Amino acid sequence: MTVYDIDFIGERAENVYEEKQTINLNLQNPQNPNPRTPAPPRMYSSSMIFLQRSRIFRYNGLHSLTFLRHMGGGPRTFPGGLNKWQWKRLHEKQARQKEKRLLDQEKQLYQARVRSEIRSKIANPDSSIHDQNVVNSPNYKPLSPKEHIKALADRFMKEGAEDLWNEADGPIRSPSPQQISRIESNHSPINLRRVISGQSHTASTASNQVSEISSDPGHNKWNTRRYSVYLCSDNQYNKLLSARHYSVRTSRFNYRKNDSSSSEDGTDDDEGFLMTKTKDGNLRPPRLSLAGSLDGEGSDGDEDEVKKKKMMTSSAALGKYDIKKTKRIPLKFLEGEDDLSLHVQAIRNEFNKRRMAEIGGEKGDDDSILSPKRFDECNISPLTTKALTLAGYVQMTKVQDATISACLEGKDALVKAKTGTGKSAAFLLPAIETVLKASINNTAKRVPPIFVLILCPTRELASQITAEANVLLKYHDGIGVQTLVGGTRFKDDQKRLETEPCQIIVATPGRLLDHIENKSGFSARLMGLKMLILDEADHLLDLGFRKDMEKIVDCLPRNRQSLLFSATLPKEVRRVSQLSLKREHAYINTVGLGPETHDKVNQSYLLAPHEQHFQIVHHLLKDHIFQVPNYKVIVFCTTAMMTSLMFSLLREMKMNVREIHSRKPQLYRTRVSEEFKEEKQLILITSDVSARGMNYPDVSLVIQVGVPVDREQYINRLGRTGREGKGGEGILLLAPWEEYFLEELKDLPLHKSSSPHLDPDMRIKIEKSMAKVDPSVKEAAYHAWLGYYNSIREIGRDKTTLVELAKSFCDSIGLEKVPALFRKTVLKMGLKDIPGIRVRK
Ligand SMILES: Nc1ncnc2c1ncn2[C@@H]1O[C@H](COP(=O)(O)OP(=O)(O)OP(=O)(O)O)[C@@H](O)[C@H]1O
Repeated sequence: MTVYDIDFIGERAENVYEEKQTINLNLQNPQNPNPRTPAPPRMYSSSMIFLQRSRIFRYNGLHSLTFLRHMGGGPRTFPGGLNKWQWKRLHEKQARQKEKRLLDQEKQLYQARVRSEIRSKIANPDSSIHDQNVVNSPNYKPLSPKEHIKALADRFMKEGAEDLWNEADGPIRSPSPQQISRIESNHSPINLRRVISGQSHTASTASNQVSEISSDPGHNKWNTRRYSVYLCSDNQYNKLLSARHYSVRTSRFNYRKNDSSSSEDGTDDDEGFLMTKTKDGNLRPPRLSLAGSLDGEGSDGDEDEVKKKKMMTSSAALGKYDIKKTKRIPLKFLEGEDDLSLHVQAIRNEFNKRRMAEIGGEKGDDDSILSPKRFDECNISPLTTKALTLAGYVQMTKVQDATISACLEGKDALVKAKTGTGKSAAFLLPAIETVLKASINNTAKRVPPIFVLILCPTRELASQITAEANVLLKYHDGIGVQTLVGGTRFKDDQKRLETEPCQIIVATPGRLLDHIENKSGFSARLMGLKMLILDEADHLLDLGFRKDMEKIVDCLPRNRQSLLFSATLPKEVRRVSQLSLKREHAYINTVGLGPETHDKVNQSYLLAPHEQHFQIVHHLLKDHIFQVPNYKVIVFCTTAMMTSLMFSLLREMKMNVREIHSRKPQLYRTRVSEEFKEEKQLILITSDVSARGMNYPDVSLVIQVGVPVDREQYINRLGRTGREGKGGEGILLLAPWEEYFLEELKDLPLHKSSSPHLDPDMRIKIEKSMAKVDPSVKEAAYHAWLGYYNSIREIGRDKTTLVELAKSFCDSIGLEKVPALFRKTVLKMGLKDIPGIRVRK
């Protein structure tokens, strides 16, 4: 009989062992461990129980496995018939690949920062014009070396930024008594935090350079490090820069006075900046490490010591957050000039952003979504902060600032914030912290628990939240987020749940219930739940989802934290929020008493007969495309089939349109959604599946055709434009008999637009195009139209008028005969015996 040993190794070894593979093993059955009566051969999946001698291991997808095969005590062979040395080389190769991967990740950091700057420039064209003027002005100077160094040091010295240190940092240790006396005899201390915080130091303080990093008791660990910094002039610095004299090392940071601190041209230390001294006594500017660290003395130091340090794992660990325990990697690629300039550019960006925010703050710019607080100032894992920086997030948005600390305290919260203000990150960050905390206490659980459950109303939104979570989890190995939504194979979900890490689930209610009711052990995993999040909470607690939500909440442990987020929270929803919130929850409202829409979004409405709507939409689109070359427009229609009809017509009119609605296959929806995220000069025709949460960047116009289901839907649809504090435009197109709806929007800054002049030739073209649309699409649109307006209280009550209006809609789309309805449908809709209704025979 073949006996298999199972050996857990620290690093993941996916290349060696394919996790999803099912292995046919003639093993002893764990339930029947008697070797005399061997169990019949069985299929063992990777999630099943394996036996190693007398010990049972359970593979839960978080660890990697190596199967070491013993052949009757003979020589040990490794998977794939490898010998020990081949096996070792394989691992070395993997380590190299991993190192390369990490370097690539760091490269992406720079790219992301550049992108973020471009985005911020697009968002603030005025500022980019201003920047351009500044750059072209004769007084323009690039970021001064002093500012530059301050920025780097600022970043590097933040508590918890140890992950940014270079491998050559070595272990933290106290300075020797000799070092201390040398520093103290020569120099009086300088408050480096003051230097970093940008307070100008005068010649006298500068000449009294330098000493300890921090006497702040909150930064004890820094006290053990000493930093050397020399002051010299801009000229000196530039010379050295142009000579490319820098070398990267961050070992000791003994900030010291430069004996020849006066510069060549006689300028004093006021214009000086921080310099380091090489072993041979030459000055050189501090070398930049990838993550903003500074080089100091010791880079040319004792080679043996350096070697010794390299042998050690750096003690600059991340404490409880250091899940990866990866070795630091020499950051060689930074030596390229491009990388350095990118790095400088990224720091400049950061400064500009801060300056912009400060200016915004001074002006009392209420529409700015950013708060002055930065992510590294709040209590989140440094690895997450690193990922946020990579994604271009430095400052928090107002809603993030207002909610993260309350959420981190473990309180239940109901949060209301305007559309596009960063609510997703506001709940994802506490979610990740919850997982990190829970993972520490749950290492030995037999069933891998799900710690965080995020519910949202649509599939696209679930995918978007998952994507954002993955961005934030970039540096958290072993933490996984999975999506459970309809339109995908249930079995595939189950497989993923078994084989891949999933401490966070993002789901739509229907599919989640399927899993709960399937009795496949999913409910058991939910028993470890620590946090429940409802995104678009008002919609989820609405009647459409209420029953599912009640069932789901019943299956969750009571001892959990619940967070509800939405841009709109009508009173009724606040009442039913008790369904999932504790009584003593926090209510955080960042909208205030003003309108829930953004001031920068220009809102208007248009009243026109229904039969003109298609032509008006076409006219509005043409007009907008002419005015905004980089247009991106969303047209919301009342139902899926109306969306399909509008799409078919505009496509016939040769417009660059895409469609998303519930009747489309999920793969198609996902593809179109991704395309619309990436591209410009596109028009998305959609139903309400795109109304909430979808973050399509830079949408310039939202058109809503027909009356929305309620005020909240109007606000959420409009919220697809004007995101991240940008401008946008919204037009609501109503028929005169839909005008009653404006009453619900009376507190919003909506103004009336006059009906556009419609070209008669264009009308003929539209009629011709409409004639080419598949009649089945038109018939379905008629059914949907009738169903939708029948369900609206204000219109559906007077059935005779409703059927008359439906008839005129029928005419406007070129249907000769009113399509027939099933008898059952007619009865259900209360349309029996209403003149104008045709019943199918
Ligand atoms: N701190 C931040 N700094 C910069 N950009 C941010 C920050 N937080 C979020 N964003 C960006 O803001 C945009 C909107 O974020 P998000 O989709 O989370 O908004 P939302 O409030 O959930 O919107 P909705 O109400 O429509 O669901 C996204 O592009 C996101 O990347």
